[in-house]
Amino acid sequence: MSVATERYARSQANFAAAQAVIPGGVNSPVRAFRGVGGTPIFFDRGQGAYVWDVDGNRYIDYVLSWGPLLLGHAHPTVAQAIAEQAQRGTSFGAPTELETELARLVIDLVPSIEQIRFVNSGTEATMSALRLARAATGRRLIVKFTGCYHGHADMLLVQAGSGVATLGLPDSPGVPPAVAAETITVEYNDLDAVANLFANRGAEIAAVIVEPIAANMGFVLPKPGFLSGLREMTQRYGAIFILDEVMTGFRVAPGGAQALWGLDPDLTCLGKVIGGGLPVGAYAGKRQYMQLVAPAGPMYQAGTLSGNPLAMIAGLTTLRTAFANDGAAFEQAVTLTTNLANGLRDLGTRYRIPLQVGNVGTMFGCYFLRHPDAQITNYAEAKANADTQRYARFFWAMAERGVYLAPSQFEAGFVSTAHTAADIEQTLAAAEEAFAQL
Ligand SMILES: N[C@H](C=O)CCC(=O)O
Repeated sequence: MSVATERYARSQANFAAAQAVIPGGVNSPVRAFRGVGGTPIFFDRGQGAYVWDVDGNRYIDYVLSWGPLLLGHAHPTVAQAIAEQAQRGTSFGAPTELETELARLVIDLVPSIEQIRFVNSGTEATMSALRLARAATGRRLIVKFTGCYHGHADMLLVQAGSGVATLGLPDSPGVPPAVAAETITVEYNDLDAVANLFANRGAEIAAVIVEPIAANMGFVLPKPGFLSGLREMTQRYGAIFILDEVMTGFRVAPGGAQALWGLDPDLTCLGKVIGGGLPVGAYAGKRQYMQLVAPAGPMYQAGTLSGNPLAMIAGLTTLRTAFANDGAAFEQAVTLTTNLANGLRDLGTRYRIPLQVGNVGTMFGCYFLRHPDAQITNYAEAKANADTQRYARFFWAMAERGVYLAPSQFEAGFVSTAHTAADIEQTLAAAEEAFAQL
């Protein structure tokens, strides 16, 4: 990959220094830029829709810290709320009113949620939701979908997407085979395979966990009837249906994918946007299950910093701001996302570059395909049909033109309420130049 090294000189020096003291120089593998064959860009600051790297280059940001920054970087109201709370204390290890306020707001927004427990990350959320599903059913098996990523807990690091897909890893050493054996994987969108599984082992299955949009293998939409079919089947066999809305929550609609598509999961996992840019996660759902969580019930789960006031105020302020005035700011971001996706589709057609562009709400994804007639509806097809080398060239061509996209084709993109029509125009102009080069 030919990357203009002078432009990233300071990033590269930073990376060399980081590698000496941090494994691979990064604190999460997707930050290593392995999916685009270069070395990471180190960032210095962000404001609104823009980020600046340590070399002083400015970018329109479509990563937004992998989704949380629905209002963009350093939104003044969020920044002020965090600063004021920091003055009052950053953590008490005891309840605060803010937790109840955020819980109420989430319950108002997301249709299936009756109670919620805050944790510190999406990984904690999915891990706890699965423990709860096993506690509620007395069963052990978990069904997940190949290429979906639900964080890095042992039982979920099986055929996972995101960084695992980007690095091309099969699974992870360190996950005990006995633990992995209790997670059964099925291709995304393959309802027949799930039906077979339930027919054979239905009495052993504690839960089905799924991303409503498979946004950790790029951007794969559920086929019509796939998610409602999972709901129906889990109900029939007495298993728990867990919707992992860490990515889609408050991004595809104020009430998440479940509100958009009329789904009624037993449990929902949340993260990213509800922390407004600070570390947070949550698992939530029907009262009958949530009442099993200690101390209301016997299923133990805890956390020193869970529900900490900084994350709570950042999340509250973010959600209140995004959905004020009947969600006008959110709707504007949805319109811009649609315009961006349509613009990319048009360019693909004009320059005869086979693309599969998807968008829902403020999320989008863009696969470069190996063949004009290829399509991607699951992980096997993503691995076979996504032209990762061409995406890498596109990524760096866009970065040189001041547009920061996900440094892997197996990740989704995000738009914030801070993006403007001019940003989208500038992005499409950069994409046109990049396409002409490709
Ligand atoms: N796709 C991942 C999370 O949703 C990317 C973030 C990470 O692993 O650091």
